[in-house]
Amino acid sequence: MIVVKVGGSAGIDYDAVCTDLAERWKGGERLILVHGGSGETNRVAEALGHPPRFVTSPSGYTSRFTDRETLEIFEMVYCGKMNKGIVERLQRLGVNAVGLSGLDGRIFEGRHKDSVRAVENGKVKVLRGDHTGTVERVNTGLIELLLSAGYLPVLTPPAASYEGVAINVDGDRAAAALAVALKAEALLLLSNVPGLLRDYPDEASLIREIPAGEVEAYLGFAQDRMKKKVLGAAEAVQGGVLRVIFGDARAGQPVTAALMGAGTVVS
Ligand SMILES: Nc1ncnc2c1ncn2[C@@H]1O[C@H](COP(=O)(O)OP(=O)(O)OP(=O)(O)O)[C@@H](O)[C@H]1O
Repeated sequence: MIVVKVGGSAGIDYDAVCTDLAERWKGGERLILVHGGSGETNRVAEALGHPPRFVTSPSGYTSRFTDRETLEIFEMVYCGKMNKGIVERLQRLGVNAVGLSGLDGRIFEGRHKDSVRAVENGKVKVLRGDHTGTVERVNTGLIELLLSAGYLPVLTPPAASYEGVAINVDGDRAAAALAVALKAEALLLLSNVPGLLRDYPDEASLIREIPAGEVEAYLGFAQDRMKKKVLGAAEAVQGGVLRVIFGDARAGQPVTAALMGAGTVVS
């Protein structure tokens, strides 16, 4: 089993990702696709007059402040436009894909964090009304049902809180939790960069290999949102996933290239 997570930042070639996935799926490989949608969510939020607000925690992690209106815009884009766009591409390629959010069937479950600590103008503030959380539990029943019936699951945040409230969760860490729960042999985190860069944004500074036991030591190279990918990779390998690859989804055969070792390989 391979879990592929494709991001939602500008420049990602979804046709390339889906074509590559479809070929591998038809060749008999068992796959699950998880996707993001941050770039498009920012555009739609601006257009709807509710611009995105990103907050940075005292420990340096950046996240989207998700009030109820933001959550609804997030769902429109992630579960609507992005998810159905990917499912449609796969269907056109002859793959019977099914798109679901983590809320459906409680595939992704976690605790609802209603407040977030954020550094603003040098001061730590507590912001309330946040609909975020972290995936703590993956309920694989529905996924296994779909896979055994020949469907390719296409998953996206949000997740369900334990009280059944939709919560915005990080897609990379959700994919990592899924890979652990399904005992996947590989987790691919594909985005609009060649991999983890030692000196971002210099693409020539690609880090080729990271030993599984040393992932956290590489957190320092990742800025803002890349940190969550590195954290997700650490969680996946600690949970028994043999290989995590940060790969490039901008062109070519992103899945095949990553599985052949292009990008940053954590093992
Ligand atoms: N050291 C680094 N190496 C590579 N990219 C980095 C680094 N530091 C920061 N980045 C940034 O991290 C981004 C990838 O994270 P981001 O969460 O935006 O991607 P995504 O997975 O495509 O999006 P989504 O949240 O929609 O799933 C890159 O586009 C890059 O700008």
